[in-house]
Amino acid sequence: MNMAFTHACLWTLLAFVLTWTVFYVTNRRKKATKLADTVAEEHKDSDADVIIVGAGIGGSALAYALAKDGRRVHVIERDMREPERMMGEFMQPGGRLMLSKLGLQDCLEEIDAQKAIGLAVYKDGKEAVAPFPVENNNFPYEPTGRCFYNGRFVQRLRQKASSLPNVKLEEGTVKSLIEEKGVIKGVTYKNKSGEEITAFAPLTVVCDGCYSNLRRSLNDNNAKVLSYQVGYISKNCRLEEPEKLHLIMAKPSFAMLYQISSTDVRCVFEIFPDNMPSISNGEMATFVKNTIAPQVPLKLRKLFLKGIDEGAQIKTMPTKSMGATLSEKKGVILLGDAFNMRHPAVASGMMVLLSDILILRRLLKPLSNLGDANKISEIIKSFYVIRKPMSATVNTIGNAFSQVLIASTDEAKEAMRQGCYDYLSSGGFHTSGLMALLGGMNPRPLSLIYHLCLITISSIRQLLSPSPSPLGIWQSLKLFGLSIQMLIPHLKAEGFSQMFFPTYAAAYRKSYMATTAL
Ligand SMILES: Cc1cc2nc3c(=O)[nH]c(=O)nc-3n(C[C@H](O)[C@H](O)[C@H](O)COP(=O)(O)OP(=O)(O)OC[C@H]3O[C@@H](n4cnc5c(N)ncnc54)[C@H](O)[C@@H]3O)c2cc1C
Repeated sequence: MNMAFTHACLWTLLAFVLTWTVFYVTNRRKKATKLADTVAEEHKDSDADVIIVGAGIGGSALAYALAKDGRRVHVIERDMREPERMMGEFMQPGGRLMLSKLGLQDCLEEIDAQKAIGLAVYKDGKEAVAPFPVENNNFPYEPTGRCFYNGRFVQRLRQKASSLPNVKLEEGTVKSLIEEKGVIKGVTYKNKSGEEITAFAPLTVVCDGCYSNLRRSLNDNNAKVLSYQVGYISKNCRLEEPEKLHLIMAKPSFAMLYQISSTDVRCVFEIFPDNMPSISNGEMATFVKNTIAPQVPLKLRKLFLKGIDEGAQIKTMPTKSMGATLSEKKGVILLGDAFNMRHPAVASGMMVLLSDILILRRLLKPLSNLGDANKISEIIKSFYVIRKPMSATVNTIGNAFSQVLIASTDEAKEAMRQGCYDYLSSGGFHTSGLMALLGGMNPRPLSLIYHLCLITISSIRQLLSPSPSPLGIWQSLKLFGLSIQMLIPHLKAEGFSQMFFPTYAAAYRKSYMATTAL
């Protein structure tokens, strides 16, 4: 009797567990199907697979790349007029390679862009030439850069993107992102007629530039203002050597001249916030004439002063630095200056951005739809690692180079500055190695460390020659400390392992820089 009762209880329990399991599994499946239906329904309702905020360099290039892969892209740009700004005027050879891989190389045509074969560097009355290496077997593209009016290039990119039928490029200002339970579902924007509109898409890309308002709702990353670039254009003139960017190691920092079109020359220099003459009351023009111009070599000075003498408009732009940080939010990607910035002394922001677009495009390509927010989050994490060889190399060199260019009364710092000039002017392997790094032709973090170490060693050798004195030894130790200070915090921020694992750099080159890739 007892046995029979126990059996009955066990069977009842088993039947209960089985029934509950079947009920639970069926219910979960129903819920999942319902959720998938809702997501599909929501995305069916949206006209686009991707919303891109901002049709600057990044937004326009990304729209073209994704639309070429069959995505329906809605780009919202607050001002469709040709931008008139003093940034993004030089495309490195590496950036031109990226453009060609995206099928956008013709955007550098018909804008009167000027070919650049390298740098002419001036310091204390001396001049050195540092060309981009011509014989670099690893770089599968013509090793020259291009200088141009940024606005003309942006308009070409916008035209190219909107020439595709699946790109809707609309004028409007995005006010906010629409978020539900940590997932970005779309944006609210004001169109040209002032109507407030909501637009939905499975993926939103925020590419609203260095003054990004939307970044704040995605992460708490803050840009640090490092200095200001002050510039103007000398019109109707040509440099004696228009195919070189002329870099002057001056005080308080560097000055530059380059042929921005066949008839115009950009003149620009760096200045710091504690010493900013006012533009409006004419102090800046006087500062250019009395302080910067006398440091410009005679052969360039007339052109440098031409713009000022003719009353050219003087502009200032803050130079900023901001490490890349991932957002916790799903369904959204930050890109371009809204995501990552470095000092523009190395003129490489557009190159890093185009490289990022190539990587993202490749990672997103296999997805039949972009509605799986978890999958997109995984892709963003891979993107963050794959981009490192290019982004971390450029960010680190940008940081180091900008600090080296600042004049100082400190002997150790000045020795480093001289060491950098000597290294660039020494010719051969030193010059070509450093120029390949600056030009994005060899984005290898190890190569960057190698060259920075050599610059430090040769600067120390100078401090210790002809024979080591106690002061020389002390300055050398200081210089060594300076280079560590310049590098380590930056390398730490970029991530040692991601930067220096040799296979990452090799994989990057193979996938994104080889002749046959993509
Ligand atoms: C002084 C300076 C000089 C530089 N020089 C160089 C150089 O020579 N070479 C180089 O490679 N890089 C250079 N850079 C960096 C380069 O310019 C940037 O990396 C690049 O322009 C970033 O592109 P982006 O698409 O992120 O932003 P942008 O090209 O600025 O595009 C952002 C777009 O978003 C739009 N937008 C903003 N907010 C909204 C909104 N709410 N709704 C809708 N649209 C919006 C804007 O109107 C704009 O069109 C320089 C930077 C500075 C500061």
